[in-house]
Amino acid sequence: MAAPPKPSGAPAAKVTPAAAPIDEAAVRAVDRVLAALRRGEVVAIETADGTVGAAVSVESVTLDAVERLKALTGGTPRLAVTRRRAVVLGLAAADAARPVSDIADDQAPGAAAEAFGAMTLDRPGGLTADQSHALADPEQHPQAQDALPAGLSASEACPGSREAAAVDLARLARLLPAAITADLPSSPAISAMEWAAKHDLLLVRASDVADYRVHVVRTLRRVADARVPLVGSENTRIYAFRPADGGPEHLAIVIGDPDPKQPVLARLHSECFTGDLLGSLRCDCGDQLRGAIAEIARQGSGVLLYLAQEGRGIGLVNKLRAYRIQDRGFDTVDANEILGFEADERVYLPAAEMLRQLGFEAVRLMTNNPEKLRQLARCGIAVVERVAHIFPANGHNEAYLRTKAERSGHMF
Ligand SMILES: Nc1nc2c(ncn2[C@@H]2O[C@H](COP(=O)(O)OP(=O)(O)OP(=O)(O)O)[C@@H](O)[C@H]2O)c(=O)[nH]1
Ligand SMILES: [Zn+2]
Repeated sequence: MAAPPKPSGAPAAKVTPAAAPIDEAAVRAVDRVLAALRRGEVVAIETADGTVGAAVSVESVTLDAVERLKALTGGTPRLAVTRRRAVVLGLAAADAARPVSDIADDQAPGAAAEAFGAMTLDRPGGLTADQSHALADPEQHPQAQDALPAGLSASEACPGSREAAAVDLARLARLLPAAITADLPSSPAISAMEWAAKHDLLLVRASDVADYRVHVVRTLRRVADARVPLVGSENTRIYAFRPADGGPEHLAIVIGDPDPKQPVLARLHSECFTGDLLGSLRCDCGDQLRGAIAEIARQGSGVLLYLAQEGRGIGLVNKLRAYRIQDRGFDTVDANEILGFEADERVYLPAAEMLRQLGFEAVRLMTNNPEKLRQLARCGIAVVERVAHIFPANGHNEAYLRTKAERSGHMF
């Protein structure tokens, strides 16, 4: 079996779960705001300097929402997008964005916002709802970069800023990663909390948004398990692990009785509703899922982690948007980036945490993806061997598999 490729560059820094206790109130505040943004509501964001402003996701922005932002704050509406989207619009340099997978390296809470990188787009008099849609939504205006509004300017949205927090909230809410924000021109005589309460807005601190992802991915609680005989693998138990934010559970499918003292045969499988459940021919996930269960059973024992990271972490709705962009001739990497996402937004701390809680410290990893090998090792799990996990193309997924090989380094 192939030995894992040596990770390129500096030796991987090990990441161990943060000792920092979870700030329950902060997680709760972020959760509430995520739900409000998904409902299309305006929310309030306070920054470390105590100033407060309002934001609404670009998916929900309407003429009324922009008028409400103006009326509430007295400020002019600006658009906050990811650096990746700004690059697509020709408004930022590509080399400045840090790959998302570096998040796991950074012990400092708040790394998430910095790793993603956000930009503020503005013009004299502010941006209208239509202009914001056209700039942020590739469906609205496929060639937005050719028709930028006059007077448009782009500036760095520093980590901890309202704009960086608004973009990260949209991303966490699995919406298009962009938001309209507006600041109060001067600090109100009342506190941010009083201002938000006065206008019946849910309030969140930008610092809590930055810390949220780092905290939540690190705290999983095993909540249930059951014996579930599978076709071809009757000695199987499924364990469910719930993250601190109460979000979707990740699952561990333990086949046979793997010995924790030996490197366990393991598959990290990211959820793919279309491939895993519907038998989509656009990817190889369904084959990889069923193939992993069969191979682990054939070898006697092992574990398949089924990770709630649909669409390489961008969610099913955004993956469908990415498919529509691919139908216009772009590949799976470009499609993510045109939406404003990184090519791959997954983090592997949940997988490492589940393996540790199940007693496994070393794995023989079934994957073709060098990034998975690298990231799992960085999260403190010893990857002693790579086990190739290749399935034949099916007449529909050649381009997808070719892109993964040519642009994401997959070893086929
Ligand atoms: N954004 C996006 N996600 C996709 C696309 N096709 C498949 N996916 C997602 O990609 C992920 C595939 O994950 P895996 O098969 O576990 O891993 P991998 O990165 O392909 O590497 P392997 O371990 O070698 O399989 C799933 O979350 C799918 O939903 C696509 O075109 N766009
Ligand atoms: Zn898939």
